[in-house]
Amino acid sequence: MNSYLEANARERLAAVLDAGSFYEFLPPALKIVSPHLAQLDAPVSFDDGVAIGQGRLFGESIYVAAQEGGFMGGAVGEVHGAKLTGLLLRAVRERPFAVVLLLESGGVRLHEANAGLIAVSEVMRALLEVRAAGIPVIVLIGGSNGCFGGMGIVARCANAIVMSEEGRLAMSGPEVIETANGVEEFDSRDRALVWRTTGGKHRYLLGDCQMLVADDGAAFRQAAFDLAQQCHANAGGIGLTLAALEAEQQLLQDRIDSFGQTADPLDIWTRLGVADAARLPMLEAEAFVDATATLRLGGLG
Ligand SMILES: CCC(=O)SCCNC(=O)CCNC(=O)[C@H](O)C(C)(C)COP(=O)(O)OP(=O)(O)OC[C@H]1O[C@@H](n2cnc3c(N)ncnc32)[C@H](O)[C@@H]1OP(=O)(O)O
Repeated sequence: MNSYLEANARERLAAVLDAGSFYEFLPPALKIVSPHLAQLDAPVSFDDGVAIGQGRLFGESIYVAAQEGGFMGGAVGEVHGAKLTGLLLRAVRERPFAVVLLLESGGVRLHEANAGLIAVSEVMRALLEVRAAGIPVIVLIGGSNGCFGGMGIVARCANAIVMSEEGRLAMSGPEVIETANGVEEFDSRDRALVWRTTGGKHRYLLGDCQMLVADDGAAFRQAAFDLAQQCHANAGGIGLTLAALEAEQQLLQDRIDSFGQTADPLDIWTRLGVADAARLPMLEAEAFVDATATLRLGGLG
């Protein structure tokens, strides 16, 4: 087993794609760096924290991006965002089998403020154009920084999300919530609570992610392929329809109605019908899915 959590962006690409098939667009040798970080005298990275390109997945041609959590938590600046947007718009033209995004990000790069915000909104728009062109977008989340802020929204714009238990998906980070709303609202030092709330298992049960896998590059690879195939076979289509949006909205409303007063995910799991919810964090991914697959909310995006 190759830990996806412990791998860096390029190691993850190697684990997910067919061996030796990755061809990088705008590689680090071109040294396309953030102009904002340079102005702030902050360290830059020659790929601005994201590798983009094309490769093969079980023989199928795909477009792919991997964010590097080791550089500013994978946060999105102007260049980083422009690389993602360029990849997505090129996919609309070249029509690969799928676009697979290996996301690990603290969201908008705080150093780049408005430029980062605009960049993320452009990524969202481009992602929806890919879907509208009939190309599935699959997101993989299993890095230690999780997928937060604007990139959390980007992830939920995709057709499907694959997570490991170790992956996290949310809008505001734990410390941001605690700072804004107080420790009584959310104690960011309670790591078990943080993972129960934002981690892959909870996201799977709530319908925010469609597949939960072990922390293993090969498991992410297989899941990305299976979900892309399912999207192509899905009679509902890949593009975002009004009916799909309304169903998503209804899912959110139902969640607030059913669980809005609960204080801990354990209470939600119990209300979903999970027997002995406290044992769920201890289960391996496969056993967890066996125990909960019929109880979870949601479907394909
Ligand atoms: C739509 C608008 C937006 O997107 S605004 C941004 C909203 N984002 C958030 O609320 C998440 C902010 N970040 C966090 O909560 C945490 O850093 C997360 C991502 C949960 C990771 O936590 P943890 O595993 O404890 O690592 P850490 O906090 O030490 O972070 C690792 C390094 O990454 C950096 N980082 C993270 N997020 C950003 C960001 N948005 N902009 C710039 N840098 C970011 C951290 O500063 C940290 O850097 P360093 O290693 O201390 O140099």
